[in-house]
Amino acid sequence: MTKNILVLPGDGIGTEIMAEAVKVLDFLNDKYSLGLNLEEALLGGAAIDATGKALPDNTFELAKKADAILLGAVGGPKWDKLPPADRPEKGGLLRLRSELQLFGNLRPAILYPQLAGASSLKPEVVSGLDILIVRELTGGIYFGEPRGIRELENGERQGYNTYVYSESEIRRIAKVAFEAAMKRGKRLCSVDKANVLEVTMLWREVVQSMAADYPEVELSHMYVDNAAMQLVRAPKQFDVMVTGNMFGDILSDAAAMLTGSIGMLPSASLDINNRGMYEPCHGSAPDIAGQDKANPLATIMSVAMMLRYSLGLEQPANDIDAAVSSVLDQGIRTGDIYSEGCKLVGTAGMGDAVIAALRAQ
Ligand SMILES: NC(=O)C1=CN([C@@H]2O[C@H](COP(=O)(O)OP(=O)(O)OC[C@H]3O[C@@H](n4cnc5c(N)ncnc54)[C@H](O)[C@@H]3O)[C@@H](O)[C@H]2O)C=CC1
Ligand SMILES: CC(C)CC(=O)C(=O)O
Ligand SMILES: [Mg+2]
Repeated sequence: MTKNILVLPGDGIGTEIMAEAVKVLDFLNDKYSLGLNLEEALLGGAAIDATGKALPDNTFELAKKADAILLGAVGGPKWDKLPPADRPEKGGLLRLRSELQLFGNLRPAILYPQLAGASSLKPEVVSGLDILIVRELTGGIYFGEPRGIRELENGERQGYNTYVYSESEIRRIAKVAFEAAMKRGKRLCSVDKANVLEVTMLWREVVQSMAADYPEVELSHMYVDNAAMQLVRAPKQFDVMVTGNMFGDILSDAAAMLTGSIGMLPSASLDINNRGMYEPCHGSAPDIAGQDKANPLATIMSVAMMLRYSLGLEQPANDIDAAVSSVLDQGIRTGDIYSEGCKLVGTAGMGDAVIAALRAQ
């Protein structure tokens, strides 16, 4: 049966990395006759330029109907002066995540052994690293009301956002995390700021109340400031981490560097039925856009997550994992993960190397 995949390249390096991810998906679609129907649409700044809206109606309709969505990245300086709700990030990406109820964001930070030297930490601190960050994606301070910038009586402007989580939102994401922990190392660390913020006092209470349903999982709690420190001090102490939207956003970028580069971190954003959107954890990287420098591996690995989680296609997903490993074995590197003696390639060169490794399987 045909499955519809919506491809949203977005802005900046989004278009470059997506071209490589689509090459990989097209190859596997042909090889295994997967019956995937790929359709491309506009999101973010590119959509604003073409239609005036960061999430055009046509894109939204296609997104609702798609079996899975592949996204590059959105945003860039060109659109930074627009009102917040119209910008590529809020008006495009966050709105899409929210409308599709993609609350469960899985961000695996896995160090490929070949990249131990590319990590900013010593090889012995990171070797064998395999963490799953489970980030709540449709609530918390990124969505809380009221929010805005208001004028005070003294004429000074004041910016404000609201950090809210309801019990059901916390329970929903905690269940994803407990279940992920059951399939992995059975250790779950919930990250909050429950020494200060009432919203995360409730978060901690609700997560703790669910522990009895998962007696095999060893649950711990950690304040976010300590968690950031522990991630760079001794990251292998973590198996699964669960946290809210903003803390997860920040901690996953930090975890990315442990794996060598933000260009190595894929992600899945899932709804309650595992329908999902798949994207690298990084942004549109305006500083390197259009220069054939971006690492497409996070996006290519997001394709593997899509095949596995939303389409149940384990073999082609395994093929991608093996091809990425083979490319790294061959010493092929983009600039962000380059070390001496390796072969430096650009975005397209890395995509071609993955295709060559797939062909060689
Ligand atoms: N999911 C999304 O669409 C996201 C969008 N953004 C947007 O992206 C724009 C830039 O944001 P930044 O804070 O600079 O974050 P960023 O993740 O785009 O870039 C941070 C740094 O990492 C590097 N980098 C990122 N991806 C890379 C890759 N694949 N290969 C090699 N190097 C890579 C960049 O060159 C830059 O030096 C902003 O407009 C921001 O709002 C940021 C994060 C996520
Ligand atoms: C627009 C941002 C909230 C996206 C981001 O930084 C992320 O999801 O990691
Ligand atoms: Mg982020």
